Amino acid sequence: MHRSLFRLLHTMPLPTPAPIGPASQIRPVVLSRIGQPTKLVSPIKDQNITGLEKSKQLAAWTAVDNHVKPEHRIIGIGSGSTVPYVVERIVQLGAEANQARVFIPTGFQSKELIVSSGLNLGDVDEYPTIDVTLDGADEVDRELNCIKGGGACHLREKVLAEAATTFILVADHRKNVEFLGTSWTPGIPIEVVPFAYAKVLQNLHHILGSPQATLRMAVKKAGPVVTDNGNFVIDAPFDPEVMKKPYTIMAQIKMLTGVVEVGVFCHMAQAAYFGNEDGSVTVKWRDGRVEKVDAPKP
Ligand SMILES: O=C(CO)[C@H](O)[C@H](O)COP(=O)(O)O
Repeated sequence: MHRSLFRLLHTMPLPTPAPIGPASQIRPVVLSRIGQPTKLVSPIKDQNITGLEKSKQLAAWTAVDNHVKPEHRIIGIGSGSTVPYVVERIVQLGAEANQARVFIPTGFQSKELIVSSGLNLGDVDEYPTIDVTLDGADEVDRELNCIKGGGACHLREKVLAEAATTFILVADHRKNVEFLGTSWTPGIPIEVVPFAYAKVLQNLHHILGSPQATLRMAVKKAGPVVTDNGNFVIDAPFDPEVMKKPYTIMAQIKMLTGVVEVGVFCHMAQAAYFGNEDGSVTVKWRDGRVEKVDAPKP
């Protein structure tokens, strides 16, 4: 190195390091906000939505109206394109109703949603018991088993579903099916540890009978989709007869070494809400009841 440059570098004052304080100072954003009313902002800007977006909104609003109770303090927020309507309805409850609540995200997208709406952010490692989690789904069958992971968030989504006293699904009418694999054709999303993906694929092809299983590739990035947890995702389609026993195939996939989580959720949801084209909402309950209810009031 040139001698004058060397001298210059060594005589420059060093920047003062940021003070490292106790935990309460390290996470001020979350802790200082709780209990103080802040200005809430709706994540939905367009007030004139139609078609599928309207169906998603109907489902989300009805689910919030029925399942987010005044006494609920810890609320799980799922991922996908339906969940912003969940947050929209929660924001409509007002700053006072939400000031003492903490919202737990299932990934990067929902974390951004919570923070940008002005809601209090927490994490499931701080709050392993959640009052209610509301999440989207790629398909829901007649027993409320569902496929999730279209957005590659199903590991965290399953943790939040399991942590929740009440787990509620929200979706548009396309997701309401008799058996899984009917309209969702890419297959079961499987999160895998990157170095094990080729072995898991081989086992899916040759042992579990999914010859079309493939590594999910990114759209605006060269190479595979990388999850919020740094893992890869495989999509594995199975024959309709196999999909009629979702718990069995879920357990078999989970047993493959290298698999982190499987996007089949069995017997976890209490209810699933589907927005219909006619403006009504179909509700499927865990006990097998199916009802059609009117659209929620604006
Ligand atoms: O499981 C998910 C992400 O991993 C989503 O909840 C699922 O893909 C549904 O998304 P959308 O509401 O956009 O249909």
